[in-house]
Amino acid sequence: MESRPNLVIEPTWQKLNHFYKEFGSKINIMDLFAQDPKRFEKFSTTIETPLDGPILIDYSKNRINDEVLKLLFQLARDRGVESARDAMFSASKINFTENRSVLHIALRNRKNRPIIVDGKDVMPEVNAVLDHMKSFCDLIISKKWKGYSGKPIEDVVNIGIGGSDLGPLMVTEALKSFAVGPRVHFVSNIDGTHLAEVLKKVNPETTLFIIASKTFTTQETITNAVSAKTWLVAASGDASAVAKHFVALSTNAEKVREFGIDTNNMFGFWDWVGGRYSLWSAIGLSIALNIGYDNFVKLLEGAHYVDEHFVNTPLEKNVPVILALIGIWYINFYNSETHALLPYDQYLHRFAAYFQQGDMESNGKYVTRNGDQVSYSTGPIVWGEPGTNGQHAFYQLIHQGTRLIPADFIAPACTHNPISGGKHHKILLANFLAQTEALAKGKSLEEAAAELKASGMPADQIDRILPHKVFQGNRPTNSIVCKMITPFTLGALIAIYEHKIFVQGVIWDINSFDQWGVELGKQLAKAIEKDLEGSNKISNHDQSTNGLVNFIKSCCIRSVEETVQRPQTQSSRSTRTRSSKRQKLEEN
Ligand SMILES: O=P(O)(O)OC[C@H]1O[C@@H](O)[C@H](O)[C@@H](O)[C@@H]1O
Repeated sequence: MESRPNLVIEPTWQKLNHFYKEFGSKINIMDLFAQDPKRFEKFSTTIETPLDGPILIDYSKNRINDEVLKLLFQLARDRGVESARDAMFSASKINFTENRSVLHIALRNRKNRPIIVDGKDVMPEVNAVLDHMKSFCDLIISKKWKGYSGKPIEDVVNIGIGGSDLGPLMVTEALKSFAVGPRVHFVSNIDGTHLAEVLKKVNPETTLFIIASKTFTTQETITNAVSAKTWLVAASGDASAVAKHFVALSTNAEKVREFGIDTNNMFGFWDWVGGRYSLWSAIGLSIALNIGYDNFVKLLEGAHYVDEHFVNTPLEKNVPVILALIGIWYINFYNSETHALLPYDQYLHRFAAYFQQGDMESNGKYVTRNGDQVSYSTGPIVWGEPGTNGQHAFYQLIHQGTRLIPADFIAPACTHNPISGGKHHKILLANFLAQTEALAKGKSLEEAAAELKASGMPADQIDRILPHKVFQGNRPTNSIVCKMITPFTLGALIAIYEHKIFVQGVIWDINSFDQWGVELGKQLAKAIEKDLEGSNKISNHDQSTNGLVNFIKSCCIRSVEETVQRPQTQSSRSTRTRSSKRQKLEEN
């Protein structure tokens, strides 16, 4: 994949820029609907899934018309999106800063097409790990796998962070209604509170720890894993219990062995799987254990289905490409800085958090493939919460704030929980539809005035309030509606966004698959960790960091002194009694 010329000198880019300058502020979504009764048919498309119904992608409520789209598709062609896509699928080392192929698509290559990396087909190894996952899931779910005291596994704790946490967490939440196996818990934060709170909920005899780390060197994960191991060994009184309660998901067999996990209990993957694209690999073990291996395969099938769509569909009907280009239009011409993901499905409550890593770690870059600094914006700030909660919190700013916030609304037409005769879901859907309508339509001065008048408000009050009641509208949204959130449709949905991110990265000419920007903080944290030791004042950082470190150290010294001086209070006595009781229970 070659570096491209500067984006802003591309003739198509310049045409888009001229068009934007001339018409950008005049394009009005509702006018466009009025002018074209076929706009919805024209600017929406469906992905027909084989078993789980169609997925509708409606992008008609955007500030786009034929001319804009034509130029955007031309831009995609000029920037080599098709050849970049083919390079990814044929295993070229497109992640050139790490000299790696980018092959999450191989993990879900259900047609088993050979994919050759360094002269070797990766599929036999991919399939072997899947087989290992399948037999392990069978053992755990059928309760044949026993813990150190002979009891089956009831709880699984996934210890990982970033890509080794967010995907499995998001998917197991999204597919909760498909759960057939043990309960799953996730520990990611180095803050001891995270692990401590999960350990309170589980029983060492019946808990399996999955240590998920591509590198097996991530400080948070290894620290949490060591503490979990200490907890288990203390409870079982036998270090050999680790073999029955710990498995590892990693590319680093040596480090797994060093940690004390038998490599027979290791599920491997490869350097060509990016962390934020790894839920399809062994990193998905907690998903497979929770929803069952067959459902995990359906998730892979859904993603594979979209991979085929992405490869085989002309750009004009290609969903990831369309979403990517509309995003480019707003980010680079309208200067919108954020993109909201708003699922109208409680099960998808971690969807935006998942794609914060997916998008921001992929495209949050200012250096092009040939090392120049970009002169245009790249990846947006991705954020969001499930509707309708967001409506009662931050939608005010989307409706009447000063920024343009393009948003994707994601909703299932049918619910897994049709309680009260489906009333909840009807209200939920009505809200989703109403929000996209309100954002596009707005409310004019005249409409607002008529409403206030009809309410019987005196004229002088109307004058005062009127400007606050007006909605400019013309706020863009995409709506993505599937029949139901199933393993297949979720797999498809995730893959749509993955490829959208890829297309944008190609157009911006950045490497979407490395993440050097996270390294500096890690390096500095190691140095600061040492500075936090002892009671001496430090002065080797900038003034602010020195001041913060010294303040923290003084607080710790003070709290140690206070603990020594403080007489034993009622509450500290009872906490101690409680914890010694728990220790006794654990000993028994
Ligand atoms: O799976 P690992 O090696 O523990 O890494 C976890 C995370 O570590 C972070 O530092 C990376 O930015 C993420 O991309 C990655 O997912």
